[in-house]
Amino acid sequence: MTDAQQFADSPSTGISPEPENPYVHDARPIALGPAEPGCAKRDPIIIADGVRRTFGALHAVDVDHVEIPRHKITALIGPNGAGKTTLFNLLTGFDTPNAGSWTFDGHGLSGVPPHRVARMGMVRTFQLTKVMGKLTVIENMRLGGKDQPGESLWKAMFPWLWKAREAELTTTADELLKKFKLHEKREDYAASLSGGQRKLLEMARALMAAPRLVMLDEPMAGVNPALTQSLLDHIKNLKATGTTVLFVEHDMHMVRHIADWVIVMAEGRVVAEGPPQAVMQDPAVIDAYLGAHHDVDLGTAEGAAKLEDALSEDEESVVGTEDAGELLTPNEPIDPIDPTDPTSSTDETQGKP
Ligand SMILES: Nc1ncnc2c1ncn2[C@@H]1O[C@H](COP(=O)(O)OP(=O)(O)OP(=O)(O)O)[C@@H](O)[C@H]1O
Repeated sequence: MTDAQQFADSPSTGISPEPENPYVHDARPIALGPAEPGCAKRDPIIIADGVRRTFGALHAVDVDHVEIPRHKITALIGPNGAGKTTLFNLLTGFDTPNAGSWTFDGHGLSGVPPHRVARMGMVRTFQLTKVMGKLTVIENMRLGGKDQPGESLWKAMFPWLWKAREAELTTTADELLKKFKLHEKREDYAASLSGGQRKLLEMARALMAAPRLVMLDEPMAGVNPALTQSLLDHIKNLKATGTTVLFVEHDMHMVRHIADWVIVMAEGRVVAEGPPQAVMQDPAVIDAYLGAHHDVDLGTAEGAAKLEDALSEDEESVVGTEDAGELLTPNEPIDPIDPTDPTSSTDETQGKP
């Protein structure tokens, strides 16, 4: 039984099983044919063709064809510099490709600016969180909503035009803050949150727009283990409510446990695709992604743990060493961790030089 099934199967009463969640219990194949780079999906939400981005002579992204399956959790993995973040930037309009086209839910997105991409239902978070430190948590949340009043100077002049919308946004924001256990921080400045809490805030803010696709760039980087389970649960809940998730992550534990599908990039290209267990045993992946550590079997928990140990000793390592999410300068104080409070966290990376 997969983790996702376990999550959905656990009955809340213990008396009668809850009805099957169609998003969680969909056992139909994701790909139409064999799992191979660029393979067609049964129900793709994103289809990208010939997407290329060069920086000087460097081909940062060189993707012939890739499809992201709808209602699934897809992990985009690969070594440092593989082009994962650049591909995120291109798909969401934060960067412009040299060539290529892509669609989201059948709508062409080439040349569409990021704010319009978000309005269309495709939102993202960043490797380094982009919350507004000088705004409070609730103000940050309201900024994530569609049609938020501050967007129009004209509307701002007539309070009756925006007060009702602001109240609606505040209600939605409060509900999300409760779910993400950030409600007590509602009036705090975002700058005062720990790195892990900022990641939660960024994810909660992304949900203000009621997206159909959420793209998370390294959601686990710099997050204290006390918050890890909470983040994983939020991601699984997204899928259970029919939201598609695409995430970039180096944390193999997360990839193995929550991804339905894994896409592997190396040197700008898609080099493998498939279900997590199969992909992590694929020699092409082991070779491209793991280099010298190809003696470990990533399909097992022991193999993944061994790999992470090996890579923690390796200056060239790609797993579990990201400083992304490091949000404090070395001299800033580190909050004590309250083990009973899942939101009370400091980042593993905090305080590092
Ligand atoms: N603005 C830029 N200018 C020049 N080179 C860039 C720029 N952005 C990215 N690159 C280069 O493009 C390549 C792909 O970078 P990218 O950040 O997309 O990789 P990644 O797979 O996300 O890596 P990581 O896992 O380290 O975040 C890298 O070699 C990087 O140095």
